[in-house]
Amino acid sequence: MKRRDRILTTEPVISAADEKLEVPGLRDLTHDWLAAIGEDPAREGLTRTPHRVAKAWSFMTAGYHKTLQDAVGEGVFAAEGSEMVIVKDIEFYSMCEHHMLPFYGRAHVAYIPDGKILGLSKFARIVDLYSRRLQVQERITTQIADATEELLSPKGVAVFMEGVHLCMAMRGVQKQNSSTTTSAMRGRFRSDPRTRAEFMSAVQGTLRSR
Ligand SMILES: Nc1nc2c(ncn2[C@@H]2O[C@H](COP(=O)(O)OP(=O)(O)OP(=O)(O)O)[C@@H](O)[C@H]2O)c(=O)[nH]1
Ligand SMILES: [Zn+2]
Repeated sequence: MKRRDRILTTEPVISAADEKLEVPGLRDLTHDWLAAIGEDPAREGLTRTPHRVAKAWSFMTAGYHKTLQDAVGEGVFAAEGSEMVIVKDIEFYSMCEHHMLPFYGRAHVAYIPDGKILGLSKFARIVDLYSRRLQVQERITTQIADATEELLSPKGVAVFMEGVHLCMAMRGVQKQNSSTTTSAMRGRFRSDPRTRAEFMSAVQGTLRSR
């Protein structure tokens, strides 16, 4: 058998550990998707692609299988003080629910404590929890604000997100330079313009201008 024929007829070797990282069924669906777009799923460069895609998508949608409690663990602490806490520039990567194409950017989260604080890394975990699903940016923004309220019952919460949507850049209106900002303001951030202005001046500056 010539080398090329051998490659075409051999199933890719995938370890059991790697297989566990895949949502069942995604590999076969990817195989069919490749055929549907006119590809040959058996050609050399594609033999492991269904496995890679299944693994990647399982990671990128892991948020469906986790709860807020999984994300924050024991990260809530009792604490005095009521000064604004801002966690800026949390990268997020999500996929739009309309086209299943990526959108990505930065999230900024602030809150004013009322007896409870959250470990800082947990904000990044909360952002990942809601980003790793099919989403719209508005919903991620609201969910981060809701989660912070639920965990801390703070005096106020603010979430500001800046995102670039590939479904608007690669296709559709094809606007490569547009970005989208969304926000959720609760409690003191909603009722007090100075608090909101302090937050916004700390975080504003569009993704594109950096
Ligand atoms: N509000 C919101 N819209 C989004 C988000 N991500 C993608 N979209 C938009 O979802 C819309 C889907 O519009 P449709 O008209 O149903 O789909 P379409 O025909 O593919 O639209 P075009 O993208 O204009 O070609 C588009 O306007 C997208 O830009 C998001 O996070 N929030
Ligand atoms: Zn889209």
